[in-house]
Amino acid sequence: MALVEVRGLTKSFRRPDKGPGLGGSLKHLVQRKFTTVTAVDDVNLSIEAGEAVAYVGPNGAGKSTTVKLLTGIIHPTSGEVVVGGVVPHRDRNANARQIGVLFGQRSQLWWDLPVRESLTLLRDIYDIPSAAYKARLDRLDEVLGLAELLPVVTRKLSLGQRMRADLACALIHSPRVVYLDEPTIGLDISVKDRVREFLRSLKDEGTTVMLTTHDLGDIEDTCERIVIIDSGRIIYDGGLAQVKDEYARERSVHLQLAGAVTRDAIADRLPTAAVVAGDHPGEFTVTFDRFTLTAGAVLAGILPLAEVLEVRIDEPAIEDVVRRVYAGDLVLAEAAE
Ligand SMILES: Nc1ncnc2c1ncn2[C@@H]1O[C@H](COP(=O)(O)OP(=O)(O)OP(=O)(O)O)[C@@H](O)[C@H]1O
Repeated sequence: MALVEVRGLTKSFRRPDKGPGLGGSLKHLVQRKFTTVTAVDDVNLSIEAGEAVAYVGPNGAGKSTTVKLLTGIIHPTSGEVVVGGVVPHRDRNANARQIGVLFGQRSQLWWDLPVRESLTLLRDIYDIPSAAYKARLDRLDEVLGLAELLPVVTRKLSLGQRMRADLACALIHSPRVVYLDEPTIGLDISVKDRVREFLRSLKDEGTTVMLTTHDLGDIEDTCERIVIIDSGRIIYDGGLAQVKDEYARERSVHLQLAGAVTRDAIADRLPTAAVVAGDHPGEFTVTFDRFTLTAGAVLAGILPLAEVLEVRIDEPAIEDVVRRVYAGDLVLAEAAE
């Protein structure tokens, strides 16, 4: 059995069906009507120990509800969840010892206490032996720069510092599985990079990671697998590299050319590509669909016009694929069974 095993998982919520305004609320008091929302609909998912899985989908797709079911915070309407042999909603304590959770929009730090105190409380809650606790703090300091945050009261932390401290809280007990829901939300580029680097180190240490994010840059270097959920149903479950290889159509070639060549001259030779001039003379970016053109053909088209001094080809981005899936322009072939 996989470390995380989910079978036929369904969660429905009953939502009050109120009309608009105060009138609607009053009417609801007399004539109670409800709508059932199926947030998670017959989901099957197996995550092996050591895997890093991106769990993505548009707003309201059912991601957070899935994570809440996996952590045992809520009970399923039907179906099964087993994490490391534990049914999370039946034994939340046993489950809490083996999992780490971060909800990026909320904090598990005690607001009026220094970060160190929050961590000490967690040490006591999880009953972590002193030596193991110290070793873990040292490791978290190495990857998150934790030491400078320890004496600071939570409410005085910046958002980026708070996220680093929250990640430490989620991982202080060395959990086997971590669920990270939007770990880089609201962070500036430099802190985001630091958190992403940390996610890579988690993966390298063999921690099983389920990462939920709208910022697909988070998953590029961390996750080897992508699961896409839409309207509560899994619509794709497969390798990230494979998806990019098969479906990421857009490629960009950045060029530095010698001599006075114009954008229009290049565009004339490459009618199916988009050509954009850069800020400096001779700089151009050519973007094309790799199913109609190749980087070689782009260069061959340009060489008669000018000498090519520098070439850089952008890696295909998962954003390109997922954006088209969300927009309904693309159906991925290898849907989950
Ligand atoms: N406690 C609840 N009561 C009623 N409806 C709920 C509840 N929790 C979630 N839902 C509904 O279930 C659906 C899935 O919500 P969920 O929060 O899991 O989506 P999500 O993919 O995490 O979205 P986002 O990316 O916006 O965070 C939505 O339609 C939401 O309104």
